[in-house]
Parts: sequence; structure tokens; C-alpha cells
Amino acid sequence: MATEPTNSETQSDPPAGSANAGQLAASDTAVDHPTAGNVMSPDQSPSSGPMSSGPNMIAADESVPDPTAPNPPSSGGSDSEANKRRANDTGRTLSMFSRQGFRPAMFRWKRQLEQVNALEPVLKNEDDATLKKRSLALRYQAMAGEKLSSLLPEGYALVREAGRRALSMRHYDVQVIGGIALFEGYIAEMQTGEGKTLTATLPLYLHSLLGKGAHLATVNDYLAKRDAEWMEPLFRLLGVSVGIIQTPDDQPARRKSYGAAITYGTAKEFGFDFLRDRLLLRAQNRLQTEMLGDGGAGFGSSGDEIVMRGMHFCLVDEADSILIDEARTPLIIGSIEDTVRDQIVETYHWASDHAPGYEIEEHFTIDPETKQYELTSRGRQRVRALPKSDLVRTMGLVDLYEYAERAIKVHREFLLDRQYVVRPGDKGIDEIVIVDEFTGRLAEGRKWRDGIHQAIEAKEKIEISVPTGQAARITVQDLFLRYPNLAGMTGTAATSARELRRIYRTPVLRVPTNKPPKRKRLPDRVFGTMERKFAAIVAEIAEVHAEGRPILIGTRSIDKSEILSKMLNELGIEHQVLNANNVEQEAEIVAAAGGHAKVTVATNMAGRGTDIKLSDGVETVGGMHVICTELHDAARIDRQLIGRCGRQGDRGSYRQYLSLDDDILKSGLGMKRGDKLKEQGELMGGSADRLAKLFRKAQRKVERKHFRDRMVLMHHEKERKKMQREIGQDPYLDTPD
Ligand SMILES: Nc1ncnc2c1ncn2[C@@H]1O[C@H](COP(=O)(O)OP(=O)(O)OP(=O)(O)O)[C@@H](O)[C@H]1O
Repeated sequence: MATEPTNSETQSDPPAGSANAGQLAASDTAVDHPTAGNVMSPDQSPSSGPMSSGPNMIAADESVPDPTAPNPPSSGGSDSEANKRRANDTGRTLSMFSRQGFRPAMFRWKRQLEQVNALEPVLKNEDDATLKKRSLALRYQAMAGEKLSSLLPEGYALVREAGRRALSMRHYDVQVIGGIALFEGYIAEMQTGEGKTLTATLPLYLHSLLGKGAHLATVNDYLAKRDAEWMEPLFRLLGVSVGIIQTPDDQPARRKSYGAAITYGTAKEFGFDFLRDRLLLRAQNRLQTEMLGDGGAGFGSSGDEIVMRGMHFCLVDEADSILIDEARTPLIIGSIEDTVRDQIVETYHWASDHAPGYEIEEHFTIDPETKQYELTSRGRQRVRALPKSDLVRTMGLVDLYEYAERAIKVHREFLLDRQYVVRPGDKGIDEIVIVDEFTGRLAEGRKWRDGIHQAIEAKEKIEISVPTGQAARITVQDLFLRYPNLAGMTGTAATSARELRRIYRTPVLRVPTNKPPKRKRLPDRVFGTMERKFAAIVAEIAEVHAEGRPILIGTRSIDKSEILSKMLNELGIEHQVLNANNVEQEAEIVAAAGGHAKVTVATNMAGRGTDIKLSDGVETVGGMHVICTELHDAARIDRQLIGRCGRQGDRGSYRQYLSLDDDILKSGLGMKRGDKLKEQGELMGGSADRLAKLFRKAQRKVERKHFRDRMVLMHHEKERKKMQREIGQDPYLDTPD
């Protein structure tokens, strides 16, 4: 925007609130950055008992202290000073929040923050064991039905104290408010480097008290593991166990991780586990389907168990990326293995062949009320003694009993030409068609559920309709909509607030930075062609590089990052190119990008979630400089890149470069207009900074178009699911190819 050569933040950045925020930061800094020396200061008695070495669940038999109501802090001289100062800080924190518009919730948050703060001096004087007991008491209260919101002040105060002791990080006031908003189901927008990882511990802990599990979904395995291991000492201090799901984990390992109070994992793995569990439940006939037609029912379980224990609360990290960019991504589980299918088919035949040999009363009984068939001990003995093929023998015994009971029932109660007919179906293969008991007509396309249909097919010795390629499928969006409590954190949600609220019913809250941001926005620069733009970019890199400042350059594609890299090589500027897929290595490179005179060229997704810390001395020369080489389809992605500089009140700057042959113009303004602008650009010399507004307009148009497309898709998906449910199918398991 040539017309607005501003030196301040973009409009959409959080209000700097410099004076107030500065005061808050100044006073908070004193307590918020304990050095190694004051972490274990004498006023913090070390743990009075040995702590367990790994994550452990709170033992139910631990003695419970009287969970007294929060005590007001003792009013010692310096303490009361500190309290007064904190009360002011609380007010300032709230006023920073309220600048983005009045929220009735503010009053509640203010009260809760004050309660959390008031508990601080009390908890500070208690030893680790007492904190743990308090945590246990909270858990009992939660399990006994006490509302989590009423346990919030003490819970958050405990987490803050545990963070201070175990991690040397005391949650800032802004983080506590962010944590309260997260508990209430908000998407909290927090600038990069503002401590999302630590903030997450607050709602995770509180929700974990219910014992129903609390999940944190990240974008990759590396971040899940890193964050979980980083925060684990805090949770351990409060007697809360932490589990980590990693892609290669087997089922028992997953079950264990989900069994922990808090589980870190990727959105993808949570989705796959949900689907695998659902398939298993269906295989075991434990899935409640709404109507007839559960085609795949009756699978043997082989004694397997599901891994998840429900979906209670999920906190989504990088919420914009997961909840919007990846929302439509379907997670698909492949079909049932052939051997499993063969095993199921053989077992149906085996059960059917032997069904006439069971005698009522001797081998089985029928419950007069429920009409349920149950094997007697003699009956079970018969099942065990009957000859079996190898495949049938590998089926779990409990399953074999079920197959037998079902087969006996079918032989006694389901009669050919009364309840059903057999007729040639499509492709000449015989099929069972149900006779509607009320109308006497054939109920086309309907199937009995719970494996009855397949048992009848076995009885009639026709092909058993176990699905061959039953895939299970869920979109990321559907997955998260299944959580009754959903919240998210991101560096850039504000621009997607409408979409997030509409789809997930999650309002967005912009959390002010703990310290006032000192990031400078340099005026946009617009050129006629990419060549001229890149030449200017390289000149700027050379200039800033000479000052010893680190530079991060974001490109929209790999080939463009390579062109830039070549140009830098020609100038002899040492640099790293980041478009690799190895996340772990990528994270390391990004983490090092804040070093003296470092130059890093990256594509947009590179190293997400990795904090770029400045090396010593870099701040004094101006901090990191970020160069955006093109506008992305979503302003959110641009802001992610920009957010890499000026973290935690560091100095930093960024500039947007544009050219008239940029893709965004064509996609936003149409091919015709885009081509015209490109032609214009080729003829033009020098810069055209006055056109910057046009690019932003094009970006807004693209954003709106994508939003509309997503809404249309969502509508179709919703209709599909509704229709499937109406005909008795499971929208996740009975997926159209
Ligand atoms: N309350 C605190 N006290 C001290 N240090 C803190 C506090 N909160 C966060 N930090 C520090 O801030 C840094 C950034 O934290 P974190 O990586 O969680 O940020 P983030 O918001 O997730 O950033 P990104 O957007 O890059 O993922 C960490 O080094 C952490 O130690």
C-alpha cells in the first residue's frame, strides 16, 4: 500500500496498546521470567515426598485434603504491594482485550483472573505434595458433579504454580485469560511466540479433571511429542498423566496413551483412531445403527478392543490450518483385509451348518421377554468341541458363541418365503430380499442388521454379503464437530473468524501480546514483473544481511524459492532453502533462522509451530526481517509468515513485495483482467506501489470464493450424511467410493 507508508502494525494486528501493555509487561516481567536462581527460591519448598518418575494417574486412594475455598492472600508488606500491582495488571490486561470490542464475558473473565491471582501467594507457600493433593481434590469435586467453571480459579492457579515450579514459566495474565476463553470454547488468536504451548495446559488440565480425556491436536507427530514432553513436568507435578500418540504406535500403545488424563496427538491420528474404533465396534456388533441395513455387521472381533475412550474435549493447535485449510481433507481407512473377510464368511457357514444340532434347554435358552438366545454351558461346550477349519479356529471364542447363537435363532425363526425370499439379484447372484411383515411386499434394498442377514445367507447357502472393500472415511471437520467441547489456538484466526464461528460455533478471541509488539511494517513494493521484483528483493536481502540481521523470505512455491536461491548464490549470500518434507529437520533449521545474518528462504508451510528465537545481539541490530514475495490466497498465511518476526516484544520488520504477474491477480480479478495487468506490467518500468490495494482486493475476492466453495461442499456433505442415516447407513463406514 504505497499510499500508506506506515511504520506501525497492520490494522489487523492486535492493538499494541503500547503504554498500558508496556506497564503490564514491565511489572509482569519481574515475576514472569524467573531465572534459574529464583525458580527454586526458598519460599518454594521443594517436593516433600518423592515424585514419580513418569506420568502417573492420580491414585484414587491418596488422602484428600479439605479443599477449602480460595484463601485471600496474606497481607505481608511486599506481598500486598505485589498484589496491588497485579490487580492493576489485571485491569490493564482486561482493557487490552476489550479494545477489540465489548464482550459481556469480560466481567466473568476479570473476576476469574482476579481469583486465580489471589490464590497465587497461597499456593506459592505450599509444598509440591500439597499442590498434588489439591489437584486430586479438584478431581474428586469434578467427578462428583461440581461444575468445571467453578473449579477454574483454583485449577488455573494450580497450573500456573506448577508451571512456575516445573518449567520456570509462570503463565502471564494474558495467557490465563486466553486459557479461560479456551475453556469456554473460543479460538484464541495468539501471536507467534506468545506461548500457546503453555496456555494450552490450562484448559487441558481443567477438562482432564472429569476423567473423560482431554485431547490436544497438533499438525504433526513432531510437535505432538515435543509439546507433550515439554509440558509433562507441569502435569506430573499435579498428578496428571500425559499420553502421546505417534503414527507408528500400535493399538496397545495407543490405548495406553488415550487412557492418560491428557493426550497429545495429531488431528489425523485422532481421526484414524476414531474410524478404526468404529470399524471394530461394527465388527463386534456393538455399534448402534439407527435402522436396518447394517450391511457389515457381524464381523468377528478376535478379542480386540477400541483405543479411544470417548471424545470429550479437544484443543486444536494451529486451528486455522487444521479447522479450515484441512477441513475438507478426508481421512480414509482402507478396506478389510481379505483374510479377515474369508474368516468371517467361513465362520457364518460353520455356525449355520451346525445350527440344527443344538437342542433347546440343553444347549440354549430363549429369554421370553427379550427373545434373546443364549447358550448354556453345555451349548458352549458343544461350540468348543465342534470341528473347525483353521480360519474358524483363529476367531475368538466369545465371537464363536455369538455366531452360534445367531445361527440357531435364524434357523428357528427366519423362514424362507415368509420373512424373506431368495431371488436372483444383479449379476445373476442369488440374494435375500426381506418380506415386509406389515404389507407383505418385498422390502427392496433393506437388510437385517447385527449379522442376521449374513446368517440367513449362510443358511440358504448363497453368497455372504460381507462388504469386500469397506472403507471408513471422515473429514477433519466432521471429526472435530463430534467433540462436545472444542477450542483452538492459532497465530492467525481473526481473518477466518466468520467461517470458524459458522462451522464450528467457536468464536474468535484475539489475545493481546504480553509485551507490546515492536514489529514494523515497511511499505509494500509493487513491480511490473517477477524478474524486477526478485531483483529488488535480492537487493534488500543484501542490504539487511550486511547489517547482521537475520532474514526470512517466504515464497509461494518451490520453484520460486529455487529461483531466489540461485540469485542469492550469484551474489555469494549464504542461505538455507526450506521446502523439505522432513519436519524434524525443518523445525531445527527454522529454529536456527534467528541467528546473526542468517538468510532463510522458505515456502509457506515450512517449520510451522517452531519458535524462531533471536541469537544474542540480533535484537540490538533490529531483529529479524521478513520478506513476503507474493500474496497467498488467504491473508492468514501471509500473517503466519509475518508473525515470525517481532516475537515477544522483540524488534523486527517485514515488507510485502508484489508484481503485476502475481497469481493472486488472476485468481481474484479474473483471467482477462489479470492478463491485462500482466501486459501492463511488462511495459512498465520502475515501481507501481500505488497498485498495492488492488492486490489486497484480489486476495479478499479469492478468500470469499474459497469460503463459498467450502460452504457448498459442507452443505453437500451434510445432505449426504442425512440421507445415509435415513436409509440406516453409517456415514463414516458406508462410504460411497
Ligand atoms: N509465561 C511464560 N513465561 C516465560 N516464558 C514463556 C511464557 N510463555 C511462553 N514463554 C516462552 O515463549 C516461547 C514461545 O512459546 P511457544 O513456542 O509456545 O509459542 P507459540 O505461541 O506456540 O509460537 P508459534 O506460533 O511459533 O508456535 C517459548 O520459548 C517459551 O519458553
